[in-house]
Amino acid sequence: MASIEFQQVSFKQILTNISVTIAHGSQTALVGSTGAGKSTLLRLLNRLSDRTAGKIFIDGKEIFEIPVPVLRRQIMLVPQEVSLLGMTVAEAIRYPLTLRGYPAPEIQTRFQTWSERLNLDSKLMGRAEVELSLGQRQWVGIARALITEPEVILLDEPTSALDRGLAQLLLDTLQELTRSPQPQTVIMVNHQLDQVSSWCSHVIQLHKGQLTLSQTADAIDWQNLDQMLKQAVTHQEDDDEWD
Ligand SMILES: Nc1ncnc2c1ncn2[C@@H]1O[C@H](COP(=O)(O)OP(=O)(O)OP(=O)(O)O)[C@@H](O)[C@H]1O
Repeated sequence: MASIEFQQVSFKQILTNISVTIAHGSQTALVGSTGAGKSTLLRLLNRLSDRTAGKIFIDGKEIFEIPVPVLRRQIMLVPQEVSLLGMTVAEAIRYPLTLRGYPAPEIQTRFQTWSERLNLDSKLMGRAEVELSLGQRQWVGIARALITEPEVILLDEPTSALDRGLAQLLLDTLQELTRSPQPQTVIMVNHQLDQVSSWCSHVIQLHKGQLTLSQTADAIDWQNLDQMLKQAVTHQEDDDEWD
């Protein structure tokens, strides 16, 4: 279980004065137009980038006080572009557990559990990265994160290359994780409001590096949010400074 709090966080010129709290076990959709700073916000949480001002707390503990390897076990990020680091699919999925020194039988048990849960095709297991479609690679990245059963899962546009069936399986699986006896906290960047509206419990919107919305899902006017996001794209196209 982990709650997250950003207190007046800035990063270079990219994020400005972000203050927001994310409850443990919540499903947060992070929305905003291209270049708004969504990926950067996720990267600050597992310290792929370090904030330049403010504080970030996980369960009340400032993240700079947590050793980076410990933090990255607690918080797993599935990036937009997944790399298998030269491994086969099976090796890549097992890798985070191997790295942490899990005993072989436990690795095998978790591997089987998650392969079944995510409907991973056994024919893919021996393949290298170049032999996978974009969506297959994305799915392997998701499996590699979920197998570690982290307290916080960050997903950066995880459904962008997935077909409808897999996208729904992912949303359902994430929902199960947040409703389990030890709920995991999920933050997902997703541009498809039709997917997130029925899934999330909380919505955060960024626009040009600023927090423009933080609300529970049941208080969201989805049509209005859709309009706001479309307008943000139009204004951005008109904005010379942004180019
Ligand atoms: N480490 C960095 N140093 C300088 N600029 C950066 C850095 N990381 C990202 N940027 C810039 O910050 C801005 C926000 O990028 P970010 O990837 O966070 O946006 P995003 O909302 O995730 O966009 P998208 O929806 O296109 O993925 C962009 O203009 C990007 O070029």
